[in-house]
Amino acid sequence: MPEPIPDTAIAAIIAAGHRLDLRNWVPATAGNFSLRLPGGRIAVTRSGVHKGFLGPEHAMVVDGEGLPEDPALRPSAETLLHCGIYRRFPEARAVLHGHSIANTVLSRRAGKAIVLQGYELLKAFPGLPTHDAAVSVPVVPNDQDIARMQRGLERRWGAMAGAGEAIPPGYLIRGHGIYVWAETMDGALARLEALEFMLECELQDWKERER
Ligand SMILES: CSC[C@@H](O)[C@@H](O)C(=O)COP(=O)(O)O
Ligand SMILES: [Zn+2]
Repeated sequence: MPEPIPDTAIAAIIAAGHRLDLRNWVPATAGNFSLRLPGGRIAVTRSGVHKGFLGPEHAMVVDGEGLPEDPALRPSAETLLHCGIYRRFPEARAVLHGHSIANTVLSRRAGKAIVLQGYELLKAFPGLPTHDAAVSVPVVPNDQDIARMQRGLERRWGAMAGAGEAIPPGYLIRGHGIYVWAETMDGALARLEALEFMLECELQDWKERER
């Protein structure tokens, strides 16, 4: 009999859903969330549920390859992206994915990255004690083949690391949404809010320039 998901993990996933829904960052059934559990297990949201109305029954456990402990349950369609983050970044223990208007619009018009520069909120990122910095958030192509998208991300992270570039704890999928991770769910929520705030600023600046 597999171990149940700890109540604290379930509560954190449900609370994340409420918070993102309040901001309109998980419209329809968009978004998915996960937490790394001890023993290589991952608690992830089930596929196709509205993230603003999550209950304890909407979280389930997969292994590091995305295989469900209970084969009768269908994990998020994007589970392999969560697994890829946990595999590559050992410090990551919480992953959030949302679809905001700002991240969708900006990712459609951006090149290979969106550079955020000079914002006080950059300090929400690890190792940045000042606004006087730039963070280059990768933008990757959308793909309904999630395993292929994950392989592309791995190539991109490998190239960034090879070039001595810092890999920020987040990326955008073009025309789709954002992924963010941190050591805790609260940390991931703070990072997501900081990123979304800066993207909203970028969107407003762009609209001003287009006028
Ligand atoms: C409402 S369509 C959005 C989905 O295709 C997907 O991008 C998404 O974010 C949610 O998928 P899910 O399988 O519920 O985790
Ligand atoms: Zn999505």
